[in-house]
Amino acid sequence: PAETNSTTGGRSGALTPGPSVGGDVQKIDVNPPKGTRDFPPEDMRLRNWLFNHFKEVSWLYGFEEVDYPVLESEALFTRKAGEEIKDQLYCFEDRGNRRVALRPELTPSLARLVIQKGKSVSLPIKWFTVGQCWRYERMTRGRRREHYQWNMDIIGVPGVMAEAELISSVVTLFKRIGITESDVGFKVSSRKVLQEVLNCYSVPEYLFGKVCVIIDKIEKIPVDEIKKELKAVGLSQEAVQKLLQVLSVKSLAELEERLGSSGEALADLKQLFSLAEKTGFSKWLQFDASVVRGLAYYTGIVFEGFDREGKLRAICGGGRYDHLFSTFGADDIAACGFGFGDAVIVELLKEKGLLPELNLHIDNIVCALDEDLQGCAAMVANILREKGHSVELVLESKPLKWVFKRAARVNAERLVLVGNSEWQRGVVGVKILSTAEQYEVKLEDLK
Ligand SMILES: Nc1ccc(Br)nc1
Repeated sequence: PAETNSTTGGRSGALTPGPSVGGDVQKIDVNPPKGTRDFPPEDMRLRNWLFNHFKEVSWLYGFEEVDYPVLESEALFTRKAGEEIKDQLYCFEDRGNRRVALRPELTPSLARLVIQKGKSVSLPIKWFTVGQCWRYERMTRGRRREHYQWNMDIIGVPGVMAEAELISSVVTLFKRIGITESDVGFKVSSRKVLQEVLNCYSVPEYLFGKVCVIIDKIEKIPVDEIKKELKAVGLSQEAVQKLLQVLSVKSLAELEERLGSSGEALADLKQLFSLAEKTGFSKWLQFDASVVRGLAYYTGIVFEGFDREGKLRAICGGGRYDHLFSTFGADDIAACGFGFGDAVIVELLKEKGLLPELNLHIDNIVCALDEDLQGCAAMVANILREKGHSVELVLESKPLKWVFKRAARVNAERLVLVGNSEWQRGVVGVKILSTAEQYEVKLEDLK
């Protein structure tokens, strides 16, 4: 079925608008464009709950929030490495004949802004964003064309302390929303493993990204197809065999046997697992040589969050990308980061029964009992609002039955009634809706 809204499920039926005026108005489709979602209030509450956790964790780790245009120059994303993200670019020519694209990811925008800022920003740069990302996929697969991604990136730190900090921040997020290490884990590897194998076979540097993108498909397409694509980019039969063998390595000890003890890949991974041990999140990590991730620009540690029941797609993913900046014509700078989408995590929370109960709540509903007291009711609402109390002000003359129904609908705590005789005595009526307790309060004592 077509991908449905991630939280309420199902595409809303198109309401049939009333008779069109003048007879020539075309009835609009009230659904959002294919592959996109509306966020009606109940979905927006869940989204805000999740995004607030993203942002609070980012602040806990000392990251600063940044943002970029959803629309970017297409040139940011036209890497020639056979990536799916490139094949599905939501790109077009604008009215100024410029090639532009709805961003499919946030990292190139980050690199653009870091380059733009140049020496005016001190290192390390620690930025985070929660932003909508797009892809244009033929609806044959009926998948979504947009999602929101939380990104955290550390620029200017070459050591794996940076990757440890990033993984630690995602662990913190998981803990905050009730996910434990028995629910999810992180598969961790390093692209330097592949680099070291390719170096043994003198595979030129420029092929590295392409090879990684092909290998990332190892669980998605038949291995013979992988072999065919690797040979097509110029790898020898032996190099292909060796690459596929090293991907099935099951431990760092075995990795050391295969690659020797002096390589950077092993050193980085050992250090990362040691830091995880010291920091207290090693139970969340497992070495998995088959993890390469599908973005061409990763160069070192790569990781992905996965659900241990194996029902869902990757929850998040990231890694080191030390050579992205030079692909934009700037000096390279050490960099690592991750992306964390807003959809799979909600599916996981549903699976685990961890979706939070997020009801609308209003402190007060204020109602005038007579038409000519509307202004007084608005004054009462203002007094309460200035003291920081939320108020649903009844804006039209309504029967009390309607007011009580509305109070229940907005989950109001208190009903404040403005009546003639009470107003003459300088008081208003207050009713606590959960207990039916009621009393009068002087205007000046309202709180
Ligand atoms: N890159 C990307 C963009 C949008 C969606 Br939905 N998935 C992946």
